[in-house]
Amino acid sequence: MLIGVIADDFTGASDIANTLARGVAPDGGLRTAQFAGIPTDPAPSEIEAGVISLKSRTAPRAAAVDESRTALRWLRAQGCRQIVFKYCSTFDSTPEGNIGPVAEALADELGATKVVFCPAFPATGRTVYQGHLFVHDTPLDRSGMADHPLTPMTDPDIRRWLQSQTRAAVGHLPIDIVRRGPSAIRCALDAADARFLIADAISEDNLMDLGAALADAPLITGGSGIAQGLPRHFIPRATGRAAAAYAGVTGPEAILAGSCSGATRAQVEAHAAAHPTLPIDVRGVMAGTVTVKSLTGFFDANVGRAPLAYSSATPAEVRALQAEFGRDALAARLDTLFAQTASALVRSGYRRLVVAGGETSGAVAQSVAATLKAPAMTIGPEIDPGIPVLTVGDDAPVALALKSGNFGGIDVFQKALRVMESGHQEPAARAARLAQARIR
Ligand SMILES: Nc1ncnc2c1ncn2[C@@H]1O[C@H](COP(=O)(O)OP(=O)(O)O)[C@@H](O)[C@H]1O
Ligand SMILES: O=C(O)[C@@H](O)C(=O)COP(=O)(O)O
Repeated sequence: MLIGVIADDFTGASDIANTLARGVAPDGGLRTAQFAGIPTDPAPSEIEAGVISLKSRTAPRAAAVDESRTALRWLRAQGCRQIVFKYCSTFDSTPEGNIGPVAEALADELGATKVVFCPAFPATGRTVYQGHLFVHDTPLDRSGMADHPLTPMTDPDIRRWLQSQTRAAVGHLPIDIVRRGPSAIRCALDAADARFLIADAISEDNLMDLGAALADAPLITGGSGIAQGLPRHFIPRATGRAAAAYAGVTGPEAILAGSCSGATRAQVEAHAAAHPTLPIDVRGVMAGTVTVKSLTGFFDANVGRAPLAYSSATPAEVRALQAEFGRDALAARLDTLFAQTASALVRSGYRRLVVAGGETSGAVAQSVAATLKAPAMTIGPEIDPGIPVLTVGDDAPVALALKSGNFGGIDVFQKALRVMESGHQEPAARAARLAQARIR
């Protein structure tokens, strides 16, 4: 294995696994596997990029640091020469949160003296300018992210946000340096007093230049965008460049949505206009009257019609429910419901699962991987930017789409089921991007 990624959630892991598997023309990508949690066995020898999916974004700090260190040790034991710590393109974390401490622990273990932080992902509208994070034309704190149920992002200045999480000095690599290209970036890094540097990036060219400047860096941190320029450093040594063949998966389907983002709520609403849809009564879940059986019964009655069950709710509803039941208890209960429902569906022969939401996807993917006793997922065609089809299991594989709450076009659920079946990427990435811009 040449490059290893530690991703702090599962949707983020599939996003960066997609980037590494695809690479950039004309080089192409690396043979990539996404792992549900930290594997215990060695990776198959043909894997060139290994992406470990953790559920550490919202975990207690000590647990996030411990798990990330263990993941690092496994990746190094597989031979990885470069490590990427992948977090969200909207820098999801709390002021006491995990990005700083995890990066510090990884940097210490790798002996990294300068570490770049760059969540920019221009294909989905995330850019970093003057150390501030934007979602399309809107500063992060006004993009809807301030209402996130677990990681409300209330400050667009990610230098300040990161500094609140770490003892390391946080500096800035401004756009006028990034624009001057790889050698200027390297000089600025060498000259910087700060150990951690937030890098501005407003275009894919900026990310490619950062990638080139960081070719020999032991540790890089960022969103999936920062990985675009990485496969080409390894291609001459890589054994294979093509994304794994994907044959298409047919069979019963279910869509589960736990994200409360504006994008997911709009996608749910659009899907509900033409498909069977079950709004999950969250108070019923907490009272034990809405159960796994309620959800599987709904799916079984609607197989073939792209059924969707969702807990997604408005910020006001989320606030009311959190006040009544407690934020963590609620999140844990919903994760468990989605996880158990997914494994019941897979056991009864469902073959296509689409999931919206990072925490929700983590719960579902872990339980599907455990049910199928298959921790490694392979990367198939891309549905919309940052959302690949994943396959789990060897005999009768299950196709999974783990959709970040904020990603995807307005028709992403239906499209995911179609692409899983056909195996063909649809030429609508541009249209999807436009839809994504509108629904925020
Ligand atoms: N109706 C609801 N009320 C309160 N919390 C909810 C509700 N529905 C989902 N949640 C919680 O909100 C969080 C959404 O996070 P996540 O799944 O990561 O989505 P995103 O990708 O938008 O970040 C989860 O922890 C989920 O359990
Ligand atoms: O970088 C991103 O935006 C995604 O890869 C990601 O991390 C998604 O997280 P959620 O929005 O919590 O699904």
